[in-house]
Amino acid sequence: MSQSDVAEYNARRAAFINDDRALRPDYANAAGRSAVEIAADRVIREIRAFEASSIWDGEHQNIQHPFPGMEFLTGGDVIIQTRLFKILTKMPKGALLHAHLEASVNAQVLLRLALQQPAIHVRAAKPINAFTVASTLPEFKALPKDDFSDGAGLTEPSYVANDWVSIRKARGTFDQALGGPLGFDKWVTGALTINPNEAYRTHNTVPKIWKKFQETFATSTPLVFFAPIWADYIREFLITSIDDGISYIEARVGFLFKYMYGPDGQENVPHREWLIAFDKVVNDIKDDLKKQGREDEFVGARIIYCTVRFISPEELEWYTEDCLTLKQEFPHIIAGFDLVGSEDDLRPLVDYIGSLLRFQARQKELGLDIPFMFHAGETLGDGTKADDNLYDALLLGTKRIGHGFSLMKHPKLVQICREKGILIEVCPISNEILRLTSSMPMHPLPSLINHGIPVALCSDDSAVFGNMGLSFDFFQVLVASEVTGLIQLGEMARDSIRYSTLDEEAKGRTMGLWERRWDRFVEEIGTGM
Ligand SMILES: O=c1[nH]cnc2c1ncn2[C@@H]1O[C@H](CO)[C@@H](O)[C@H]1O
Repeated sequence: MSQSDVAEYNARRAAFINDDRALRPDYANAAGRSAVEIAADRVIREIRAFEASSIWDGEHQNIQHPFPGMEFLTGGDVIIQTRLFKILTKMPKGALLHAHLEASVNAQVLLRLALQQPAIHVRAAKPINAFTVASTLPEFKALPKDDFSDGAGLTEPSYVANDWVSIRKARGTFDQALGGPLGFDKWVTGALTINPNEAYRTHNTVPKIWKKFQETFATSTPLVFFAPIWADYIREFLITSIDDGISYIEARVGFLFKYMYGPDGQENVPHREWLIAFDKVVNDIKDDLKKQGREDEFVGARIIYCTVRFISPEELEWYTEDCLTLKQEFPHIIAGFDLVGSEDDLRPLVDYIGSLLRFQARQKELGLDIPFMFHAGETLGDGTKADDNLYDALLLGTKRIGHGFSLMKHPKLVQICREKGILIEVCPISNEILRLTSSMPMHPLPSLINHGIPVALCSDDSAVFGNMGLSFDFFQVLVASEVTGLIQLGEMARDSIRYSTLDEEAKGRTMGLWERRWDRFVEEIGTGM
């Protein structure tokens, strides 16, 4: 073959690759790219390549076969040693669009908040000892003052199964043989989180890990939905997020229980009070940031109203009416509506069509707009009820899709999402820990990006998975593809703002603030951050 034949082939090859990549947001928007941004992207690629061999190919204690994008619960200790991760912690992330509020605060921190509350009590279905500690869950509850109880500790010989003990007493008396108070902390935080042994060995399938996942909510719910903890909890979540470079949040909140526990230990705090507390925390944080000259870092937080897919269609009507009432009183807080829970196990969206259509008609009647933001296709299924939820989510006009893990199996739906601009809230670490993918290189995210579908990266349940903020999710995505670079991460951050429910004015302002932070960030990378 002549040299010109090879040169001609190579030119066709380059054009071919370019055509393929042209759909990606990082290519499609190339015109507006600054030289500084392009240089920073190159620096990040160099660091990534260097660390792929210097760190990920190296030996690590207790970590067999490390690789970039490996299982998060095993690889986390390596991730935090990388320069790439340190850089990503400083990245302005844009908006966090998919996070379950009640699973968003580090387990140790939640435990600390609970220990400050004399009303919080704990019990166990069996006395706790070396044989039962691993398989018995703590159950928490806020009690009224008259019922406060300081009887035998959970590990003491006289403990009677299912007797309530104040949390402080339970911790203080926890058997030294089980680690004493620190052993208590370990027991509780173990019940609030998923550990690598569970995710990758004992519960290494979607149904098995969901069982453990549900248990974490059973343990945390009585603590989080206790009014004296609620406000502090929200505050912790927002501060951690802001410190990680997140400037706006649409948090999913479960309104399944009609009341949370009040300071008097009675279940008597209605939904509107939850929102009043949420609003106050958001405003307090904004005031604090302003005093520190940091007001540009945070524009606010709103709530996506959620209930769970095990309720009946009739029960759903109570929740949709409740959501309408809350939207009327707090239009600035209610951002959307969703139904949560395991799609593989629970009712499909199609079961609720009557109630959901009625909800839309009622919004019209009342002049309200509460977009659907449905979880759909969070499954390995192909043609199962969970996979079919994608059809209903789109037919119902969902504004965004939570997870959409199975979306790529549906060419028509891919086309609709691209053409109509329906963003997929992709939760990479959640999908891996909940066993939809064994590691990031197997995740469909690059397919979504390559097909030009808008995507925002999200943390989902950071308290359970340990992926606080968004830096870990951005990291996993960045190291698992040769094509995806810093510029694409920036595009996902832009999309998170673009597809938020902020009104046009607020969106423009938020985007402007983000672009300024992004300019500073890419400049710092270029000058060797
Ligand atoms: O990734 C998820 N998919 C579906 N449901 C979820 C996910 N993460 C949390 N929840 C559900 O949300 C409720 C707490 O708000 C819990 O019921 C939990 O099962």
